[in-house]
Amino acid sequence: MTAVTIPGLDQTPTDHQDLLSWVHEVAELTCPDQVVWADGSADEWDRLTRKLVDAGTFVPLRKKPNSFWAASDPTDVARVEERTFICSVDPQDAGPTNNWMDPAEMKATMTDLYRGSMRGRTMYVIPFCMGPLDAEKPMLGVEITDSEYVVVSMHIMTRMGTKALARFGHDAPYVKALHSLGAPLEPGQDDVAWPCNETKYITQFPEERMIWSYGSGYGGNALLGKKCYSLRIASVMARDEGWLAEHMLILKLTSPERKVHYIAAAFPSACGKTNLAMLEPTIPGWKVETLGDDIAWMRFGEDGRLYAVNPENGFFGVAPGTDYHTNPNAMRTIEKGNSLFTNVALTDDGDVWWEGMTEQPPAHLTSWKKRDWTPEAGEPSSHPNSRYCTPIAQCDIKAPEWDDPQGVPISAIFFGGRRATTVPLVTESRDWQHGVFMGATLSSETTAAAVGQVGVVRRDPMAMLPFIGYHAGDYFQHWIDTGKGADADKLPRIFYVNWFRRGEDKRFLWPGFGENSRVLKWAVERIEGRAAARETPIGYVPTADELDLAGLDAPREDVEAALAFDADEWRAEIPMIEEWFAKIGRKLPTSLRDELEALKLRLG
Ligand SMILES: Nc1nc2c(ncn2[C@@H]2O[C@H](COP(=O)(O)OP(=O)(O)OP(=O)(O)O)[C@@H](O)[C@H]2O)c(=O)[nH]1
Ligand SMILES: O=C([O-])CC(=O)C(=O)O
Ligand SMILES: [Mn+2]
Repeated sequence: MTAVTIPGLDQTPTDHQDLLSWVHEVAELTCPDQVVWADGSADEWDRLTRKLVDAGTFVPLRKKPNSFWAASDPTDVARVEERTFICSVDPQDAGPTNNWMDPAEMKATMTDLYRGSMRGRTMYVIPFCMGPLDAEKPMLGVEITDSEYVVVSMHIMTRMGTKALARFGHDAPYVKALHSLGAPLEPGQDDVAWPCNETKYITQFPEERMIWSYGSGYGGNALLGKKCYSLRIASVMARDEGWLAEHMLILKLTSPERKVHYIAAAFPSACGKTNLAMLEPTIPGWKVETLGDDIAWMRFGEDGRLYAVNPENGFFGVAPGTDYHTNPNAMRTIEKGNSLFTNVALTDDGDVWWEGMTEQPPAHLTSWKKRDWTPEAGEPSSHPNSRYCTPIAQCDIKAPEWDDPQGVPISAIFFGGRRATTVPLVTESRDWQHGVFMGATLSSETTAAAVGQVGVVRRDPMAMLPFIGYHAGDYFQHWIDTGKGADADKLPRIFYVNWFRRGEDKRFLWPGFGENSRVLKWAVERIEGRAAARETPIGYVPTADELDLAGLDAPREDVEAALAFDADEWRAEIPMIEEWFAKIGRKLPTSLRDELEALKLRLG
């Protein structure tokens, strides 16, 4: 069949001919030393983590079982939005918020880059499934990669290997996801601890349901089941098939009366999804359990309600700021081991540390830059976008139904951003369309999760700006249509939250974290018709009296300031929303233009 002989290429662990021929095609292009089909076994984990330790990529942690520390190349630390492309056939379909290139041109460019790019390395074929394996129609993918770090990360983040391959049959549809570090090794050439390439491309071909990634080893750029498949490609599938693929956590909230509500919440990267998903309520009798911390796929069930499934199998969480006060459940999850830590600091006794983990930093650390670090260093020991990667299965507060292919019926959707001003702690939308307007105009200060300036306010619609795989105007229309086709009583109620409002002295006005349970409580009591609110031009906002503040350790003035609706601040917001809507252009749904006009009228 082929002129080249590459060890391992003649394996046929599946009779899925399309997959076998794609594997051949990629191997012939990228010229790896060998081809290995990932099976997902513990033995494979041991073999690959040992290989990564030998290569200097991983340092085993003495203080956490089966866990490893990695430091990336200092230039490969976050998602690269400038290098991310939606290569739809028609440029109109990528819209004004995505980079676009002609698919044929992009394929030519990237094919040149892939030619021989795996030389001296192993090419791994990773069959995986996003969402439960026993789903009626499993959401399959195959990632081909030359990175062992990617394979072991995929062990945690996805259902993969033999058990996923078993669901391919001989012709199941799957997403082709090709990844290369772009760091071939010549014979005799020494490898580096974190191979990558200065040239990076994160490319989605939406019509073909295909992903090509090149040059980066960082999570969001390299673990292609995550943002590339479960958001960019899946959002296109969702548009075509009538469901929603969203950048949302999923949590289960149980009241003291044992009433259960499931809540999904979209906050931009590094704006609090993981923390809310694992929250420990400070109000007595309330309980939160976790189903997911980053992505939700939502489809209507036969009963007309919207059901959410988390496509992931692990948490890829922001490390700095995570401690036993802010997120004890994340701490307990990683404490059990079987976890990877990237770009945090390494302690002298073989554990990890990051800013915010303890009040006093250790006297000496190895920083993420692999340098000696002391508290006098004058720079953080960990990169602000350093991450832990850990299995959901070992989270003590995972909801028992987290792996149920049916998903869970969503009562409320929260949109939230990081805004120092203007946006109150919580606002309930008037109805679905108004809620979609809130989501479509969501704004947030940029964070370290993407390369670029931090702290700049930008519109981040539904927290999906970097992840909508098609035209943002069509995406808004899809959200509007989702509500139109449904029974209004059964739709989730939509709320807008902001944990990050600041006082004049720049302090956060709201203590956040576990105290956010007070906002969750108010929201579900609104849904049940049991809580009061005042109507403002932007929606329903509680007064301090209408929130349960019993036992809250925060000045009442601060809470009032966090809840304040300030008409002047909102009038100042209008031109920014208009500019944003102008950018969306003629595909902006008229219903959202109407919402804006109505808001302007209410603001006077
Ligand atoms: N002030 C305040 N900060 C918070 C709160 N919740 C989370 N944070 C901060 O938000 C940052 C990251 O939050 P995460 O929960 O990890 O972010 P995420 O939304 O899961 O992000 P991605 O994984 O990048 O999609 C950390 O700096 C946290 O300390 C809160 O309620 N109040
Ligand atoms: O994708 C990543 O690398 C991490 C993440 O959740 C985000 O940036 O939103
Ligand atoms: Mn995310």
